[in-house]
Amino acid sequence: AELCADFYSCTCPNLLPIVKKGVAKAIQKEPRMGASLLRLHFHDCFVNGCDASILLDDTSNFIGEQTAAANNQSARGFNVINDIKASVEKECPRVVSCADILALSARDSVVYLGGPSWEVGLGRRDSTTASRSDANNSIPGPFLSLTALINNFANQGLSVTDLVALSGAHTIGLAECKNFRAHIYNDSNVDPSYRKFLQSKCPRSGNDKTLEPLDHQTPIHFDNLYFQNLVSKKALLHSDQELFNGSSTDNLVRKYATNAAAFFEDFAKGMLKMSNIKPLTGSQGQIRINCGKVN
Ligand code: HEM
Ligand SMILES: [Ca+2]
Ligand SMILES: [Ca+2]
Repeated sequence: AELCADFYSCTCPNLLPIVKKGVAKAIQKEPRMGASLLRLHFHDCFVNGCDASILLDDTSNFIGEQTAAANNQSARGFNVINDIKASVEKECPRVVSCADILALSARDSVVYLGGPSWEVGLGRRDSTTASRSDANNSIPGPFLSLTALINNFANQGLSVTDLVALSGAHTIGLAECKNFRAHIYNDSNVDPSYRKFLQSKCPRSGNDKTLEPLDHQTPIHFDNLYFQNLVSKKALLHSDQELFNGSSTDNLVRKYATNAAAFFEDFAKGMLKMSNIKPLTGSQGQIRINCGKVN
């Protein structure tokens, strides 16, 4: 079945303003939260589709996705989604899925931080399971080559254009030293002064959890400066600089670096595709009452 933008127009007419308000409040409290919510949706959709699987907390007899390599002590924003869900439950009990709330929150975060908007199709339902091994296998890591990144996105039905445009999400948010250390010590394609600065923050050993902005220019503004960074060899992650390293994707990076409107258009299209990956619909799955656990 297809998702539909007015899916809740009768059953929860105030859904969109409730989510928008909850997202705005969370970002006002902590500007990084917009980035964290966007990434949470990505890490949900890449693991068995956008079914809120990532939101299921571990219990004594269940291990979910939150402790998978890419998520462990890194994925964040769970409390924000749980709080928004609680507000939604108050007004429209048991009708709105956590997967839909997460998709809307990602969109509202991007808009709040100055990025493009898109219409989010609704009607996703929530999984009753989660898979740590699927998360470990499906979420791309920062040490991948361009070819591996292209293949990873192709496995989700996403194109090379989607890969480059969606990587522009790294115009906001932060990454830990352990995720960019190899890039700043081993790769040759790093601007010398940027390398020197990063090495002062992230030594060869230790400080694994020290955070640096993915976009060193405007880390809390959704713009196209991430692509300008790639052109000037100032990407934080190896995987980011792979998109501009003398290969087929260089021209698209250059285009986005000079044409913010083109980036916004392709980012919105890519998000729409990503948020439509394998949704549960109809009577599949359930509408979780609490996003952290199955009913
Ligand atoms: C192309 C492959 C991608 C790789 C290899 C990758 C890898 C990473 C890594 C390693 C981090 C830092 C995590 C940490 O140190 O805690 C990160 C952060 C982030 N990623 Fe990606 N990512 C990719 C694509 C995407 C996509 C498609 C999106 C969303 C559409 C996205 C959104 C974000 C955001 C917003 C952050 C910052 C989160 C925060 O500050 O809480 N990434 N990514
Ligand atoms: Ca999922
Ligand atoms: Ca930025």
